[in-house]
Amino acid sequence: MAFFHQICRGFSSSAVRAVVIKHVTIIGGGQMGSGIAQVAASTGHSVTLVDTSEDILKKSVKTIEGSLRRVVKKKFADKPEAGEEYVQKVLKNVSTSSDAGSAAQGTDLVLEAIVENLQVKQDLFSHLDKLAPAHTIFASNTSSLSISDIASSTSRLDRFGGLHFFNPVPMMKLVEVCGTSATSQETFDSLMNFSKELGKTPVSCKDTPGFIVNRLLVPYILEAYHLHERGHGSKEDVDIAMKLGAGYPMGPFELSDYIGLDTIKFILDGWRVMDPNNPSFAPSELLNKLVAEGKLGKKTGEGFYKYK
Ligand SMILES: CC(=O)CC(=O)SCCNC(=O)CCNC(=O)[C@H](O)C(C)(C)COP(=O)(O)OP(=O)(O)OC[C@H]1O[C@@H](n2cnc3c(N)ncnc32)[C@H](O)[C@@H]1OP(=O)(O)O
Ligand SMILES: NC(=O)C1=CN([C@@H]2O[C@H](COP(=O)(O)OP(=O)(O)OC[C@H]3O[C@@H](n4cnc5c(N)ncnc54)[C@H](O)[C@@H]3O)[C@@H](O)[C@H]2O)C=CC1
Repeated sequence: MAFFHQICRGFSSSAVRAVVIKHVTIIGGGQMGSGIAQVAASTGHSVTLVDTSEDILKKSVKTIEGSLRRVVKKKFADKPEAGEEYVQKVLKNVSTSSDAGSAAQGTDLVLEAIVENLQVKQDLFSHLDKLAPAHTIFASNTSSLSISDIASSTSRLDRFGGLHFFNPVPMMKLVEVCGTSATSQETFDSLMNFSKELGKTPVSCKDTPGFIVNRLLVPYILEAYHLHERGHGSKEDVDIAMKLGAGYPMGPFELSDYIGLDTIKFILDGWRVMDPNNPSFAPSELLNKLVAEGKLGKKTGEGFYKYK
């Protein structure tokens, strides 16, 4: 198996030795970045969480604290004091910064979870590539973009991979680990080991749109929008049907609000440019309207449903 990866990925002369990831810099303190920071800090990693402003970062830390309290309510049900101690201990592992460049300077892994836009991700990594130490691995949590395209903005193609988590990160056990044709075996192994250290189950993916889960999940979600737009089922009935008839924990409209409608639109718009005639990526007027109105789902208080 190891030999197979070596053939597939090749080795560049700048290949590094497998990195033991102790310090992680996470760029983007939204839903995903704060969840990943929480899990990394809970498993003993030292984390720097970066976003564009101190106000956003304060909100991110509040989210982490709230989520940790949900975890300890169950984990320490009979020992609330030990639970509180645990929350404070984990929070001590998280520091914040609004300066990505300085945060990248003493870190083993830079993982981005910012907006799903290729140019913005490339600009970020191109900037950090000049500042991060040589051994630092770069990874993207992208839902739909090509890891090779993002990595092309840097000079560390062998130390670049995909590390795709699922929402809500503290609950979802899967991580998709993606190596490109240029990712070194050492980098791939480091990302697999890191995922396991976080208590997740990693699977290996090719650098193809949506990796495994989203390539299957997003067309299913879009099919639900089209079914509803044709007048063949209310949102509520579609959601109930898929929960009770197919055993899904959330129906497609609830799940869309949970993921974020802007993220789903970014994914579909990007894939349509790549493959314009594929009916699996056909536009949804309803989705476009909600996004244009700023109704992005749970995070804005309204999407397909209202949360206020
Ligand atoms: C877009 C992409 O690129 C990829 C993606 O992420 S696709 C999306 C993948 N995610 C999914 O498919 C999620 C599907 N939904 C689910 O699995 C479940 O509904 C769920 C895990 C989110 C919630 O579980 P649930 O039993 O339905 O509801 P809920 O009662 O809210 O939660 C149960 C418990 O889970 C835990 N929990 C849920 N969310 C949590 C969070 N964010 N942090 C900590 N604990 C949490 C808590 O212990 C919670 O109990 P309390 O409410 O008492 O605190
Ligand atoms: N929402 C989901 O269910 C999932 C999303 N993803 C991917 O993770 C990434 C983030 O998604 P979410 O957390 O949902 O988005 P979000 O909108 O909740 O958070 C994004 C955060 O990034 C910050 N940001 C934007 N540009 C930045 C920059 N240049 N530097 C620093 N911070 C910046 C924003 O201020 C915001 O706080 C996207 O690529 C998305 O496709 C992956 C798995 C699941």
